[in-house]
Amino acid sequence: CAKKAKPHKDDKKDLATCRVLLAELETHQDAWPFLKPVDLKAVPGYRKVIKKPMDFSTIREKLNNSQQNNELFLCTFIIDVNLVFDNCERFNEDDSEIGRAGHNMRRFFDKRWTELLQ
Ligand SMILES: Cn1cc(C(=O)NCCN)ccc1=O
Repeated sequence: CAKKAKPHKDDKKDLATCRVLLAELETHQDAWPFLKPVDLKAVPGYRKVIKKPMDFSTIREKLNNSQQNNELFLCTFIIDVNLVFDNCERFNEDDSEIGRAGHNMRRFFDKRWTELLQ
């Protein structure tokens, strides 16, 4: 995704920008299904259907452990956030509470990351 993203000049601030963007995701009113890992014991079928679970708290952990000098962190961040929304679409009906929350969050993310990172 580094290639796809317009090579914008100042990638020094990208880690800080990812943290800002993640904070906006976490405080969004529709973020509640995505804040913590899905409880694999409480949600029947989730473990079988979703091969790579992801959630905002896990992304925050990964960001906290990532080094600015490892330039892959930006791609990893974008891929992980999209994984949250792709998992949600796979497991939930579009016309459901969680399904709608996922679509709303993806729309919000796409807009904000374009504004902040491209
Ligand atoms: C993202 N997602 C979340 C849940 C869930 O139950 N989250 C707990 C909310 N308190 C179930 C399915 C799913 O795809």
